[in-house]
Amino acid sequence: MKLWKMNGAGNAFAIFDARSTAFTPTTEQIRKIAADLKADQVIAMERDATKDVFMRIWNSDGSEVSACGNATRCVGLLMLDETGKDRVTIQTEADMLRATRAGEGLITVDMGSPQMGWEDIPLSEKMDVRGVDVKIGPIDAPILSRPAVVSMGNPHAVFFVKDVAAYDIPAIGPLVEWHPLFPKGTNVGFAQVIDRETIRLRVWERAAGLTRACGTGACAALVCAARAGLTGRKARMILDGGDLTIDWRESDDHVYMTGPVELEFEAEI
Ligand SMILES: N[C@H](CCC[C@H](N)C(=O)O)C(=O)O
Repeated sequence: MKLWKMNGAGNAFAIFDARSTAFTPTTEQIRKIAADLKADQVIAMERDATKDVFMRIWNSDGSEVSACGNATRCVGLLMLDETGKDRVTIQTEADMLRATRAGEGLITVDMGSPQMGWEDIPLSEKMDVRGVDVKIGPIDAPILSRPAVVSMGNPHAVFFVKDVAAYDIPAIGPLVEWHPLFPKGTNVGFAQVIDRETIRLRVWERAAGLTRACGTGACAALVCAARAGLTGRKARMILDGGDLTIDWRESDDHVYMTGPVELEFEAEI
C-alpha cells in the first residue's frame, strides 16, 4: 500500500492509499502511524462510487472525524496529479469537496457552506453562536472574549484577541476543547485581526493539540470575523506554518481555501 507524508502549511499528515485494499487501521495503528511519522492526522484514500476519491480522517489520538481542510488540499493534489484533471471531487463523511490548482504549488478547495445553527456545531444547549458563554479560568492572561462558534463539518470555537502571543494555548485550549458546552468537543482558534484583510491565527485542534496550521480553523475564523464585521469575506490567514487565503463567497455561501501543499516523502507499507 502506498503511503505519503505531506503537509499543508505545516499541518502534517500520513496519507495511505486504501483504494485497492479494504484496509481499515485500528486505533492503535493510527496512534502508532501518527507518532512514528509525526502526523497531526492520518488519512485514508478509499474508492468512491461516483467521486474521484473518498477521504477518511483520523486525529492523532485515533478519533475519526469528518473534515480536515489542509488534508483535503493534499489529497486534492495527489488526485489532480494522478487523474490529470483540472478539478477533482473528494467525498468525506461531512460533504463533497472540490479541489483545483491555484498556481505556484497552491491548491484551492471548496469547503462548502459554514453551518451556524447551535445544533450544527453542536452545542449542548441553545445559545447565540456569535459569542457563547464558556466560563473558564481564572487564566494568567488577558481576559478571553466569548468565543464565536461555527461548524465547517467539524466544530470550531474562535476567540478574537488583541495579541495571540499573550495566551498559553496548550494550557487554555483543552479547557475549551472538552468544555461541557461542546458535547463532541471543539477545535479552539485564537484569532488576532491585523486589518480587514489579515488575521493571525493559532489553533488548538480537537484531539490533536496545537498544530502549525488548521484549514477548517482558518475557514471558521474568517467566517466568524466577517459575520462580526471585523474583516471582509476574504482574508490572508497567517498561521505558524504558513499562510492560507480564505474566501467566503457571497455568490454561493461556500468557503474557498487556498494554500500550499508539500510532499515530504512517499513509501510502500
Ligand atoms: N482536529 C480536527 C480535524 C483536523 C482539522 C485540521 N487539521 C484541518 O486542517 O482542518 C477535528 O477534530 O475536528
